[in-house]
Amino acid sequence: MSADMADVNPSSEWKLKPHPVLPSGKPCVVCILDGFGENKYKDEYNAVHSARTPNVDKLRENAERCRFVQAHGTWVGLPSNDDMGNSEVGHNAIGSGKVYKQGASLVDAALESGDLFKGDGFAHVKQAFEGHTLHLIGLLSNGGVHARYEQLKQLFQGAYEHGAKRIRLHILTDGRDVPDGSSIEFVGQLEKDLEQLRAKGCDALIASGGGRMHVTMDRYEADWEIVERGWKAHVLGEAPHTFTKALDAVTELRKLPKANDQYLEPFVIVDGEGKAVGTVQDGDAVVLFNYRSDRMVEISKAFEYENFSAFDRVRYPKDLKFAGMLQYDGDLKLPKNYLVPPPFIERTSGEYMVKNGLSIFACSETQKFGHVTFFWNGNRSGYFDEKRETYVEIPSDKCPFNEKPDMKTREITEAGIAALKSGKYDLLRINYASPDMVGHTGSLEATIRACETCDECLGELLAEVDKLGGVYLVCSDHGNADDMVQRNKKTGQPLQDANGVNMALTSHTLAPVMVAVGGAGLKDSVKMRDDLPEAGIASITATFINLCGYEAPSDYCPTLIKTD
Ligand SMILES: O=C(O)[C@H](O)COP(=O)(O)O
Ligand SMILES: [Mn+2]
Ligand SMILES: [Mn+2]
Repeated sequence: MSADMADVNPSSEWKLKPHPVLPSGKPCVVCILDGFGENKYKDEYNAVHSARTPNVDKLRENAERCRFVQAHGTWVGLPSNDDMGNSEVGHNAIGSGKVYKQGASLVDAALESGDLFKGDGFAHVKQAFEGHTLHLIGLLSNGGVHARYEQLKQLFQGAYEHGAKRIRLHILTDGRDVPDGSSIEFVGQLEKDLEQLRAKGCDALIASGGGRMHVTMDRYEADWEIVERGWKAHVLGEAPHTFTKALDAVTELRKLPKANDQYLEPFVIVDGEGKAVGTVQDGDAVVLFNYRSDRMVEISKAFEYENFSAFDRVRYPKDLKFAGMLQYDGDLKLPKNYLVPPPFIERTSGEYMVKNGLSIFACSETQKFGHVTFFWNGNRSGYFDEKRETYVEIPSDKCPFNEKPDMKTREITEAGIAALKSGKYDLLRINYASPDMVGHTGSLEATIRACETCDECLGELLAEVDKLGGVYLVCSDHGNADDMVQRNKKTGQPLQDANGVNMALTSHTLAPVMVAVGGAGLKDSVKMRDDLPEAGIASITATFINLCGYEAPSDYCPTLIKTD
């Protein structure tokens, strides 16, 4: 039992009703195996299936206490069921217990209605259209996790129609949410679409770029040098490689040893005299066109804050008209100006629990720390109540994760077990990042190792829960490790490149994910309900609130368990 709960008296709107059957006061662990889906392809290319996972297998075999729920598309607020889930929308859903229309859907709607070009954010950047340049920076991809090409196209066409005369694109190649090598196709398409704009008299060019994991799109301050490389290329026009054409840049840079879209070297596009065609100057407008926040926060700080010390910006353009596609941090109000309002996520499970006197422990390593805190709490940084909450970040490695596939799974487990033993917490949420982060490297062997280490650590964690008479819920937020190869959609057979080598899949999958409950402290009568065939991950919230001994708020998605 945590700190005395008698000293809290939440107002009626926040009061959680005690569960009629399940007691409170037992430590409850929610463990998220990030990117650990249950894929229909159960073959050697499914790392979850191929890995030795005796602990997960034991959970999976107990059909009365283990089921699968959807973690993609409309189940997590994305436009269509062809959209992969991801950690941001997944942890929003699991933390809030509800499905909110997410960035991708909000931007689609704002473009569809034209509201995007009528809002205050666009009016802010429009001030630069006379006599200055509009710079658009973001992920060039149709992966739909951080950005979508169709939206970018409508953005720069709309900007031209609303008066932009000079537009510069600073593109980050993907190869993570979409197949490696697809950058060639996206750059080719972008060049065609900009050519049409130039034919109408708009001076529109690609000005710089680089691979998303090497240039600009760092998150959780894992490696500011990634952002610095982006600043140099996009703002200062400085990079190790210069080209006169973006297609040449991507084609040639992909020929470098070990090159791929995710980690492509930074480049700057120059004119015939070798002068950068699109540096950011005083009075220019800069718009970040990614809608997802985690990998836009650091570059946003570099553009937004006069006082900034994460790296030497060398030159900070004056009178910049800066905006994000969305506001990327609601607490920091960062950026101040944005084109589309973010989802307003309120009354999340964390806020309910601390208001009802429960104590919370949240832990992951850097790469997923923001997911078990910021995204879990509805895109809010900081604590709801620092007396009742403890957030622990284990610093992630900076090397490619396939080189050290255990990542910090063991260290996270140690921290979780220590927190459990302290007896201070009612709810402990822990995210094992490696199935997802190693899955994104495309290395099947490394991802199998990541899954095996997660399983070993999960066994230790759950054994501690049992020792303490506690309860647990094991789940995931979306698929990734469950499919490590690109497949023929009809036959399911691996697709091969020109050399007959299987083409790795680095992205998430559409697979459902497991939800398993248990623990020495869980009443025998608790079973999975069998009347919710279409449940999604947003039902995990009510489920763990029940395990903590409370009824969930009435408007949360329904619990997955029954206690007859
Ligand atoms: O940002 C990334 O790493 C990927 O695009 C999405 O992965 P995540 O949603 O698991 O973070
Ligand atoms: Mn994830
Ligand atoms: Mn991922």
